[in-house]
Amino acid sequence: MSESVLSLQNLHKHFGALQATNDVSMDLRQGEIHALIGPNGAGKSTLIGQIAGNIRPDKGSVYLAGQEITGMSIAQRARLGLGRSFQVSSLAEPLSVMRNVMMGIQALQSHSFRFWKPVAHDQHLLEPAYQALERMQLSHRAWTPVCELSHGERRQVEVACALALKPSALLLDEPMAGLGPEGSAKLTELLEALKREVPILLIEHDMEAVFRLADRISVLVSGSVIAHGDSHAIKQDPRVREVYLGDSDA
Ligand SMILES: Nc1ncnc2c1ncn2[C@@H]1O[C@H](COP(=O)(O)OP(=O)(O)OP(=O)(O)O)[C@@H](O)[C@H]1O
Repeated sequence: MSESVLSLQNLHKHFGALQATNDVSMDLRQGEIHALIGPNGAGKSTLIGQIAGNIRPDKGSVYLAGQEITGMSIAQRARLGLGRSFQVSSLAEPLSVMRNVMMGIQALQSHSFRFWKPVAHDQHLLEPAYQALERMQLSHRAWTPVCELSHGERRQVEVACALALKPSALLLDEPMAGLGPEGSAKLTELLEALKREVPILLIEHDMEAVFRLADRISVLVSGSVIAHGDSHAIKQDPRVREVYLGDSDA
């Protein structure tokens, strides 16, 4: 079995009387895509928040590459190699693709003098940004303003922003949201190739993409993992068919 890069151990989180995360344990291994699926309100965002650092668990632990990160800030986790993309785009529309990616790297660097240096001339930012754009097949759009990109290309930029920080694990929160079949197929192809370099925890409602991409799938319902396995096992699981996929076409 490959090495675990990210490990969640017995995470609990409640909001008042609601148990949004109920004793969740799972891991992300080198070279894989592990998809987390579940119906609306299942607790996926709450779980992602506990991994990323914007939600503090009531109980339980999160480890990245063997190091406990449960009490760390979002920035500390990012510096240690936790990359993420967001459900809602945070790109600066009038700025070029390259500037957006470079600013993402710059935001994590602690040397304040860098803020006085023109971002476009900083090799420390330019090289990793360019590499990340190449990885997402977007280097030809490097100097195009984000506002001129298609929706699918914006999603590729968002993943490039996370990749430019050279993460050891990547959290992708609904990367296919709002994409048409073409954009979704393109991103699926890119992510399939990317997992060999960085393992991906994928939160996604597009089941076609999930079944194509995921090596393992965990199904979250009412804050608990009710099933875990590969695509075939998840499609066959009677609990999943009943509560999530619908009994007729799972
Ligand atoms: N800050 C909060 N305060 C109170 N309740 C919350 C809070 N955040 C989430 N919840 C509740 O926790 C439950 C899980 O929500 P969460 O957003 O994690 O689900 P989700 O699986 O991400 O849903 P979706 O697929 O719709 O994004 C929901 O019932 C939600 O209303």
